[in-house]
Amino acid sequence: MLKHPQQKYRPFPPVALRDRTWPDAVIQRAPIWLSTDLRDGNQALIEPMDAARKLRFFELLVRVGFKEIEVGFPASSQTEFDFVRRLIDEGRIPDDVTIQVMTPAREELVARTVESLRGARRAIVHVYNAVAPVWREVVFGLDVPGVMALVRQHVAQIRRLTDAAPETEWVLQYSPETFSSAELEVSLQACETAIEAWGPGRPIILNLPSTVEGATPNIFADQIEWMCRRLHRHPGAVVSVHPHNDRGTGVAAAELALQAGADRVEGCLFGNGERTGNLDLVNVALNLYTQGVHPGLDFSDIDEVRRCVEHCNQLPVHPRHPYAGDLVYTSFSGSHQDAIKKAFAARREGDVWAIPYLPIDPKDLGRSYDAVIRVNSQSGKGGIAYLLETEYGLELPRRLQIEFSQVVQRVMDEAGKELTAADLWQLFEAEFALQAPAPWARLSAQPDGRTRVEADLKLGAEMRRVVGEGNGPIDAFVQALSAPLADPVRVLDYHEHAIGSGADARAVAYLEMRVGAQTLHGVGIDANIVQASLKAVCSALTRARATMRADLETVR
Ligand SMILES: CC(=O)SCCNC(=O)CCNC(=O)[C@H](O)C(C)(C)COP(=O)(O)OP(=O)(O)OC[C@H]1O[C@@H](n2cnc3c(N)ncnc32)[C@H](O)[C@@H]1OP(=O)(O)O
Ligand SMILES: CC(C)C(=O)C(=O)O
Repeated sequence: MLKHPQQKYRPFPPVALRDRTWPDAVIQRAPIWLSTDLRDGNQALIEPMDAARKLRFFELLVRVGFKEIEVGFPASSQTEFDFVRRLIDEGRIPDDVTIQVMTPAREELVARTVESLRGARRAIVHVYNAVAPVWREVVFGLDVPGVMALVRQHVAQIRRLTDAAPETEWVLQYSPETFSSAELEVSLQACETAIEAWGPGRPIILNLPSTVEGATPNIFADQIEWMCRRLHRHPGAVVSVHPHNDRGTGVAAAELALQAGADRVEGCLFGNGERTGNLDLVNVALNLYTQGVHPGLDFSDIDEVRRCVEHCNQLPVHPRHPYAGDLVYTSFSGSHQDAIKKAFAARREGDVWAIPYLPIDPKDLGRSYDAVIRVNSQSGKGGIAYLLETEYGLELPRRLQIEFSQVVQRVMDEAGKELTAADLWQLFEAEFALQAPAPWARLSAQPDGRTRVEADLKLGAEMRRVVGEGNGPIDAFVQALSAPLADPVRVLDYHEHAIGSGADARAVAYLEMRVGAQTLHGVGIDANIVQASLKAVCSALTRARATMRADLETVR
């Protein structure tokens, strides 16, 4: 890289628009959308789509709700021409959908393009020519009057050809290609030349592309507001934008352009297109949706849309792609997981969406909450507890969450990889000896209302029958075990709840216990709540064994 990049690169000049209004504008309705996946997207593919892929993509766009679809560049190849014909001849274009096709301003190509549309109910003929200085001078070798003559000549040609086919409702789209790097006066003159040649008052779309995005989105917004003030004076004129994404701000540029008065947005699904792509229409649409404005496009099954687009484009959508990527609704980091878990717990039916770190409810896009939290070495107790609760119905008390997360962390440090909900369950089951059989214990109610317990303890090689009395089964059981163990055993806290329902319901008991100098939890799961509690006592003692003075082997 250069030490002094200013010797090679020039900053984009700002627009003199001191009374700009777009910064205070709020987008309150969806724009007209045009998908150019089958044209601008297609022309950027390593292998352009064949007819089958194009048709599949077209049908997807119709299902999603696009009313304007650029279906190709019919003069470029027979395949493209035939595709347009097929849509028309086979009656595949719904009545409320208008197809658009593109042509350069060249006589034979314009003629072929209009020919491709014969018999269409309604069609947009899109003609373009570059207007910025480098293109004028280097690519076309034309001065400004020469550029205007090109526009006038080819728009007039389109008018003649389309007037001869009155069975179709015709709309002209004119794009001053390279608009964003051209002088605004030249772009305006080109647009007004097109309006004049097409016939004032006839339906026309003036499409303003940032063919190569070269400035910050606020500059694009200024350019669009400047143009809208002038173009909206022409009856029937629709102002459209076509942002590319060279600086990575195509979406922002489109949004500010809408604030600046644009009526229509062109782009591709998931941002396919030349170089860094076209504007991502899904992104802009769903940004609107999260502000409470329905975009008029339906992404209720975003994964199906993504699969279809990946298949047709033969390009993957990045796992972090806004709204659609595999990982965009997933949190790995502990503090994010904690906040999400708490917010889900606090959420009530009908609340507005206010879940931290999730700008949209994944369910609105057909995604589940399954992937919202995934556990790796960056995770904490909240994430672990969330997975055990959502997948296995365990509502771990807070201090148990802390204790178990340390167990998980140790395993994670060794393995260094993600643990699934099933992995966590296995670890939980092993740590709390959940598979161990229920202890043998004979319980009897005493005349004074207390409970008496007899149980068998195996201390080293020796079996011992122990007896205890207490306020209830847990208390009695703990009393029975305490004396031979030499370490004082106390119950500090107790929680229980049901998992499952009906005949399959089971009880889970969580006991926090003090065993000698150690405080730790035991967990028991059983169809019977008393058995679950006794199992939880045994679970805690089993875990405490290593630090106990007596050589406890089992409680049976
Ligand atoms: C911003 C955009 O996305 S524009 C992208 C347009 N899409 C495509 O180019 C894909 C389809 N294109 C094609 O199939 C071909 O390029 C064609 C059929 C359009 C033209 O093919 P060719 O005649 O072989 O020309 P080529 O591809 O080299 O294009 C360059 C010529 O077109 C001219 N040209 C470029 N844009 C335009 C335009 N908008 N209007 C008129 N002429 C144009 C160039 O000045 C150059 O002319 P020259 O040969 O006299 O110097
Ligand atoms: C011709 C226009 C609309 C275009 O594709 C572009 O400039 O990027």
